Amino acid sequence: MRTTVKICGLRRPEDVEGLAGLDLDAAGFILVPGRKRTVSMKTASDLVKRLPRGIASIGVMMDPSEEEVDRWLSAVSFDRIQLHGEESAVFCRRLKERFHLPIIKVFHIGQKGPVDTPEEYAPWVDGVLLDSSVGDRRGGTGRPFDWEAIPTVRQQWKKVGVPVWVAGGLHPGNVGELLMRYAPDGVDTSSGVETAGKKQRDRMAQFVERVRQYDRQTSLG
Ligand SMILES: O=C(O)c1ccccc1NCC(=O)[C@H](O)[C@H](O)COP(=O)(O)O
Repeated sequence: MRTTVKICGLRRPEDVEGLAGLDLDAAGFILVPGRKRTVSMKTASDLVKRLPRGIASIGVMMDPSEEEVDRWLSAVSFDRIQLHGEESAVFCRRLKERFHLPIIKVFHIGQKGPVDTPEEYAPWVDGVLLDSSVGDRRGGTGRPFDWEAIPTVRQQWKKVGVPVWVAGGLHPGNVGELLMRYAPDGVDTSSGVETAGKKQRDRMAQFVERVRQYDRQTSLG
């Protein structure tokens, strides 16, 4: 089985150039105002145009209004949107019906426990991303959550046919263990492939390669 791999928080032309030749599925751009990896509309538009062919662009937003989503999608050709806040199933439905794009909905583990109503989200979301939160801070924390929570949450979403990706403090040194223990449908990293706040080509390549190595082992086994 092929694991979906996403690298998030790209913000410089050299970050995107560093993806050339990597067997990567998706690249995320932070549209949340005031965060250290936030990109402007112009930068997002330029970077998305430079993405190597075959890598899906994901616009990451947190509790946006429908109008904000409309402004972003009118300016930048994102392939998918990631909702990183408290967006309701009703809101996901409104976005889906209006914009017809795949939606990745993030849930923060440890904050409230499993979502009570995955079946309400299921028709409107194309994937769920489990991430950590540190105090009030969400997204790009560089910290793993308690992985023991994964099987229960994954089972919940599996029942309604929604793939589950895992994020939060992943890096080339721990992603193999995550995959071997919990086999999520996808993995996502940001801080773990940076040094001094900048994406590093070698760390991004190691991350992707570690995942593909796991994929090869499991498809042989
Ligand atoms: O990366 C950010 O700075 C960020 C800020 C605000 C909302 C979301 C953000 N990141 C979204 C992601 O999908 C990250 O890859 C995910 O949170 C994991 O980050 P990390 O723990 O740094 O690997």
